[in-house]
Amino acid sequence: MTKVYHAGEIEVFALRGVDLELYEGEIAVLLGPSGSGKSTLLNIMGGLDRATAGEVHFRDQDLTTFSERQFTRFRRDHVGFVFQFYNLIPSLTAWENVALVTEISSNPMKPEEALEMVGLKDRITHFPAQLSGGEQQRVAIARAIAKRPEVMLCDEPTGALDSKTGVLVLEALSRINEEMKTTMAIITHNAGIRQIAHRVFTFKDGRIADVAVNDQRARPAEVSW
Ligand SMILES: Nc1ncnc2c1ncn2[C@@H]1O[C@H](COP(=O)(O)OP(=O)(O)OP(=O)(O)O)[C@@H](O)[C@H]1O
Repeated sequence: MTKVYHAGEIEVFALRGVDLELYEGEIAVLLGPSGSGKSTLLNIMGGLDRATAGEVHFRDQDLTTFSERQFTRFRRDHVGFVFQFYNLIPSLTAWENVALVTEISSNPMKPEEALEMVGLKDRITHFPAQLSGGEQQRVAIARAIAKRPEVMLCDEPTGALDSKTGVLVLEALSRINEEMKTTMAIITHNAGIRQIAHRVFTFKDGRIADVAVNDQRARPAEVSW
């Protein structure tokens, strides 16, 4: 799959022929320098952007043929997104931020159940401003999992957090992967996080330069950066 952005006269080759398959239930960590194409790939896999050429499949569905409406449906039904910044609504409590999603999903968890999965059962009535950065990110993760997505796409989920707080976020993701069998792709600049992955993809100049399989995976608590 390739992706070319057009900025005026200039063509930017963000992805120059990437072939990648995520296995059901795995954690894939995506590493690589700034500008190597990681976010572009994640956005295309999640139905937020379109490839310029090539194919993108989710199970038996071909995303390349999707209309905007089908993209919206696909994202709503199958994909949970987590970004570096939490994008919570400040005037809503943790419970209400998660409930926004459960109200439009077909088979959602209860908001309190999703918040319990990420260790925030006793914070459900708090507003974002009353929560630490790591807690806010865990609310964002609860919001992403509440619709029971098969795939979670996380773009630098610990990027704004210190190592100790980031570990709590990784523990929440790891628990979701184990208990809900959610397939995960995690972009990170914290190379230590590679140890929790089943497979590690290293990007360079819009290509996958290396794929490594972890025979021995570390628990999030054993990771630091
Ligand atoms: N909307 C856009 N328009 C034009 N160029 C873009 C656009 N989005 C990304 N690019 C370019 O595509 C290339 C890949 O960007 P991408 O964000 O995928 O890299 P990345 O590996 O995720 O980087 P980072 O680690 O800094 O987030 C970069 O050269 C970037 O400048």
